[in-house]
Amino acid sequence: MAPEVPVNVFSSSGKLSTNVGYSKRAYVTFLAGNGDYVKGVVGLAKGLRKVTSLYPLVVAMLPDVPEEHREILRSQGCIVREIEPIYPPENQIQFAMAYYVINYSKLRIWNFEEYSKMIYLDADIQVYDNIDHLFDTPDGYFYAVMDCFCEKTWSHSPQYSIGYCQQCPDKVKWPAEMGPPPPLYFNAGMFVFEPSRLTYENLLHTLQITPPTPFAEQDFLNMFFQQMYKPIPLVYNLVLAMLWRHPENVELEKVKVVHYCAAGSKPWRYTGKEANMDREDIKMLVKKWREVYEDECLDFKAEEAVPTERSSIMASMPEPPISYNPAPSAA
Ligand SMILES: O=c1ccn([C@@H]2O[C@H](COP(=O)(O)OP(=O)(O)O)[C@@H](O)[C@H]2O)c(=O)[nH]1
Ligand SMILES: OC[C@H]1O[C@H](O[C@@H]2[C@@H](O)[C@H](O)[C@@H](O)[C@H](O)[C@@H]2O)[C@H](O)[C@@H](O)[C@H]1O
Repeated sequence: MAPEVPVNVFSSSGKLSTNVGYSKRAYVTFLAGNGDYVKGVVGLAKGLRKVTSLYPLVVAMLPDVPEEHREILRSQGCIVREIEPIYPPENQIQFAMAYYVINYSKLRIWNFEEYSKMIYLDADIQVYDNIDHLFDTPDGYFYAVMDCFCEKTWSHSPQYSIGYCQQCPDKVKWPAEMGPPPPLYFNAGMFVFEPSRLTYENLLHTLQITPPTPFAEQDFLNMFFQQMYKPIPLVYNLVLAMLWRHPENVELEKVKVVHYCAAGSKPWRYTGKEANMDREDIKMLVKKWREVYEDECLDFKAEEAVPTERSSIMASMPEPPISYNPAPSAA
């Protein structure tokens, strides 16, 4: 099993620790463009409702989200908050994969200081069990699930080149001659954080003096919160690739949150023909998504969706120097 630091949200008495004093809490996601990521946000809203979460879902959205989509989300009880895009240093943007540059805008959520604690979830995530208890994690840390380095999207990294992955650090050990192993690295599709104006300003200032890197805001957040990062169990953000890269670390029946982030895996466009994707456990996870999504006969019908269009709001950005397949391959 991967090294897991259990989240101790229970007091010594074994009772769920209660958060003393008032604290405004909410889930938050990020939406850009007029493609069908909005269907993912609808699925997220319905999923949180289905697991009877106590907290609302805030949608931080770029100006290019059409009013029709905003109305759909309001009708799903979402709190719609328009944000401005964040452009990393113009002269260095080429070092980030163009596919991910849009995600720097996620950093605006640190400015939602009317909330004391928030749980960020990508729109391609689905919640199948109540995870409200994560709001009771001790303040002062950044909680997220460890990522995996084995997908082709990591081919730019030394980890990938030597076959090292933090999910199985003993399988291919980090060679001493390469110095200390990389610090634990989280997937930025789901995390527990505390909005704060000071942190927000620090993030934006640091971003302006930090050269962009392939995984854009995910790399940046890992660098920024390295000292505060606390890994939480994989059940809180099952990145699909874990099913074929580290099945020994996955206890599917215990998974609470699924992250459909592999090429073609977005359930609202899942065709079942993806290489490596046509597995019974993937089919079951997509069926679970559709049960949540369509149980209230929404106007959207998953099978009518067209492949997700990415927001073009950063279209002016130059392509990265490395030839990069914009749809991360699961191969
Ligand atoms: O055109 C876009 C691109 C990204 N996103 C949002 O940014 C998140 C992260 O992007 P993506 O899903 O591509 O990253 P992945 O999780 O697949 O690596 C998505 O889940 C959406 O919430 C969006 O709304 N529109
Ligand atoms: O902008 C960088 C993105 O980085 C992460 O996605 C990646 C990461 O999980 C890799 O490990 C996978 O190989 C890859 O497929 C996947 O897209 C976050 O989920 C997403 O929200 C966003 O921050």
